[in-house]
Amino acid sequence: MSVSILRQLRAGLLVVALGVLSSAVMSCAYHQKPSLYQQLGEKEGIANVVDNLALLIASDPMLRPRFVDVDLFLFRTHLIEQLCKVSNGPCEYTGGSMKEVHRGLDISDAEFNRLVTHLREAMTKEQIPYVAQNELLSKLAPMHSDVTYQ
Ligand code: HEM
Repeated sequence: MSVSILRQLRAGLLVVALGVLSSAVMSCAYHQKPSLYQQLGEKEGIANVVDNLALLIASDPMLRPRFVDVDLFLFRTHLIEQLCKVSNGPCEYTGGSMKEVHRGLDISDAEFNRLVTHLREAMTKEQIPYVAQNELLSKLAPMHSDVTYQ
């Protein structure tokens, strides 16, 4: 085989290898894991979760009395913003700090756990994957000390 044919073969192999490599990189980009915000269904999915949660709270004798005098429209708006922000969505949270907002309410661990159970159910209803549910809840868990016994 002449040197020039060998060179052409080598060049051809290089082109094929680069093609395989670039398609592997492209397919990786296409199969990137969706972000938590995307898995929550973005703004619309989060709004649905918050609406489901509000219904569950409203039908729960343990939690309902807590929200009797609350401006539910504002609560909804702020909770949507907050869940959007903690899941790294494109939102600003315009509500008060968790410590300020829950100060004086003396919320117990049992109430906190009940709300978390409802939030999980609210997400399950929206068919949010279990792993994404855990990811969101793990971002809210550190708020426990600001929300309870304040
Ligand atoms: C991780 C758990 C919780 C999160 C992330 C959370 C988040 C929020 C947010 C974003 C607001 C609205 C803040 C504002 O409007 O400035 C709020 C208000 C409120 N939350 Fe929570 N909350 C949690 C747990 C609880 C629990 C367990 C209770 C009671 C059982 C509760 C009772 C209230 C009440 C009564 C308000 C209205 C306060 C007011 O407007 O004066 N929260 N919460």
